[in-house]
Amino acid sequence: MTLRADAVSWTADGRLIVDAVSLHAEPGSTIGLLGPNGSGKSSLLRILAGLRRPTAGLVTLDGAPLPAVRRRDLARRVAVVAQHATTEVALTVREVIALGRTPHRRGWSAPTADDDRAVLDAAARTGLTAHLDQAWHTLSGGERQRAQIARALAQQPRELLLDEPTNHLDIGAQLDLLALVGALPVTTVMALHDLNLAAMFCDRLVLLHRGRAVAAGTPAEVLDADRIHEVYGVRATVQRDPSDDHLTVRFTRPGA
Ligand SMILES: Nc1ncnc2c1ncn2[C@@H]1O[C@H](COP(=O)(O)OP(=O)(O)OP(=O)(O)O)[C@@H](O)[C@H]1O
Repeated sequence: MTLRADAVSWTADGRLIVDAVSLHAEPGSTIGLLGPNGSGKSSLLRILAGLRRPTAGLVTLDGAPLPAVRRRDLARRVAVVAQHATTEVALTVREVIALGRTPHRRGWSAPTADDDRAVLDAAARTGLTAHLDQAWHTLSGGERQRAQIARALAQQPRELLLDEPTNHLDIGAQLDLLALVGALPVTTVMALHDLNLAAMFCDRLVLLHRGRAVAAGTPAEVLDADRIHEVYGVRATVQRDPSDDHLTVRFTRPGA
């Protein structure tokens, strides 16, 4: 058992943003959260991270309700990369990645050899070794995104929550990042917009529409042409390559 949401709802300004969504993440699996803009993906991720308290329903980590999990334990276990992660202060890439070690360190003690190793390893995995001493604010959009992922990896979490992690990345970097995430021995829940990448890298998908989970299951179960039309308002054909079972979604140009 790992992270689990049971019928969680969240209301803001009198509006139901997340509507009775359940999500069971098997250990080590990669779950993709899909849905149009404003469908509640980021809000659900924040609830799973314990950053927002659901107005109804329950999130548990290994069976323990999130409010009962010690903040420090939660911070060690669950890493979060928000959609527009930024840092206000002037930090180097090394320092940004090292922030991921904070929950593992005691007070103001100096970093240990384990901390340094985790930072170097996270930089190497995300291709940032050559940038370690560069000022974070001078990085390109894609490099910043990778630095935030590296911070999350340095945390050595067991659960990883990513909000559109492929934002700003070129196609090669998107594929590399999703392959890296898929190969990590962690449970990942990530919001994605690209249905083809979701089909390629996620074990299971949850499709949100106006806050509700309208479908959940394997990519083949969730990515259905009629459902895509219903939720996104676009016509598509979904094909399965018999050689590797790979699903591709091909969109029809509007008006065609
Ligand atoms: N704190 C808040 N107060 C009021 N409304 C909010 C709040 N947070 C989110 N919302 C609203 O909830 C809805 C869902 O937002 P959310 O960011 O979860 O969607 P999303 O699926 O992640 O969207 P996107 O794909 O555009 O990032 C939006 O209509 C948003 O305006």
